[in-house]
Amino acid sequence: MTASASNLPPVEAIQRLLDVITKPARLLVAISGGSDSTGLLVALSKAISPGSGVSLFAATVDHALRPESAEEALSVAALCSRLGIPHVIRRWEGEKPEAGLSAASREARYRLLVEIADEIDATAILTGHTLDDQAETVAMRAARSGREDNLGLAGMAEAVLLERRRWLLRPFLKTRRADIRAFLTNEGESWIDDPSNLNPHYERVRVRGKLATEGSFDAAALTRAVKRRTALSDAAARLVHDHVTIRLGVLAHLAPAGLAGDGAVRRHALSLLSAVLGGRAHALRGESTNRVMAFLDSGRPGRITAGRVIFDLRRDGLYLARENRGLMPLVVAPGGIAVWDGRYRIANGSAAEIIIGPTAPDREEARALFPDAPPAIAMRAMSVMPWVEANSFFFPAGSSTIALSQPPTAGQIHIMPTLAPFDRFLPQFDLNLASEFAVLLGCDVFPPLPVKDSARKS
Ligand SMILES: Nc1ncnc2c1ncn2[C@@H]1O[C@H](COP(=O)(O)OP(=O)(O)OP(=O)(O)O)[C@@H](O)[C@H]1O
Repeated sequence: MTASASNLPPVEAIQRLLDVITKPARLLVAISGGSDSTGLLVALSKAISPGSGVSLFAATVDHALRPESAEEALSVAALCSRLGIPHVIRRWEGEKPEAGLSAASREARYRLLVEIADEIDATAILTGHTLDDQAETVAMRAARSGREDNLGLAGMAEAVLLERRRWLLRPFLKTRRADIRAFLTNEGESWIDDPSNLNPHYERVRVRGKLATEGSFDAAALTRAVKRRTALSDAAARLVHDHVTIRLGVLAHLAPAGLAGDGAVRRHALSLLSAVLGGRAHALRGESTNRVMAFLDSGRPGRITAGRVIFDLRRDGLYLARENRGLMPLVVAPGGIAVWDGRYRIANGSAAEIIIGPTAPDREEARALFPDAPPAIAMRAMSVMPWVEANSFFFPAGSSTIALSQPPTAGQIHIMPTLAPFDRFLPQFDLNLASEFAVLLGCDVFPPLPVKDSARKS
């Protein structure tokens, strides 16, 4: 990787963060003990003075995958205590899958970090991802992606909203690992070398080796990709704002004016809108989106199904709703929380077991619920709404909080729509678009990015 003007030395990167973060700030540093996160913590602790309005906390996740991991976490605890920074260790207790172990440990790590951030009410979680990590990510996505728009080339976002409530920031994303190590050496600090960072079993490790020997990383291309990605998503947000309505959380309508204009923007908006309506964590895949776009471009009324969503093109616009298949009932124990069909989070605050499943459609009711839609579409939409059964007491559930009017047991049942593609992980690039969906579905609004002047208007 060649050096570039966009490389930020560690001390400068931290100063930039401290200049823009909203204060007072409690920063939760996710520290593995590796060079990058150790550099992050040490640089922050040096830069923060009493009275600056910024306080530091640190957390280490013990993935319990290697025998020495508990001891390593303790050595991080010792560093934090020397620096006077409160530190917690959380152990990943869950089952460890054989396949997809890296992804599962990342999921578990983020879940535990969000838990800790909730406990201390952190302004943001900080990680030590570097420009080297970014280059690897871009290289892996470039090799893998078959999508012609290749949005992955924008790499990791500098800010990501986790579980819809805690911002994670990556202040070292423009900083080289070698510079962080030089900084630590200069400070007389050491770090832990994780042996799995050398294990060629991992794709990232192989890509790292390749970049080190032959690669030069094009920082300008990355900047362009980030701009393109953000502009596309913001244009999609405007399209949704101006031309999409969603009724009762299940029936979306795209007005004819929204079917004209830039195809790439429409494609991006529809691939994510269908993931939201279909309760799927990922945007509609490339081939499926191609099929939908070809169908729409033909302009002929009709319908097709893709990603569990029916796209129904009529003269008055495009209707989209979850297809009426594979909607399995789900039992939620008293006090339990569960997600039904990837679309609704149900908190059963009652003392009785409840069952959530699809609504049996009724022509008259469907017409009343969706008065502006053609009758067949109204019936289809009604049949994918959630229906709750508690001790043989039935009631239809809309997309809001529902209190049992004659409950068989005391308590409440809360049904909240989810935003499947953004619920766990919302990169800053898609914030405006996700916010439009949140408004249309009646979800809670997202917390603002804890950075001054960050409001990016669509
Ligand atoms: N076990 C962990 N506990 C807390 N945070 C972690 C842990 N593992 C990774 N992180 C955070 O995620 C970032 C990226 O993870 P990655 O696996 O690339 O890092 P690493 O190689 O373990 O260590 P480092 O990035 O500190 O050199 C880290 O910089 C750190 O902020």
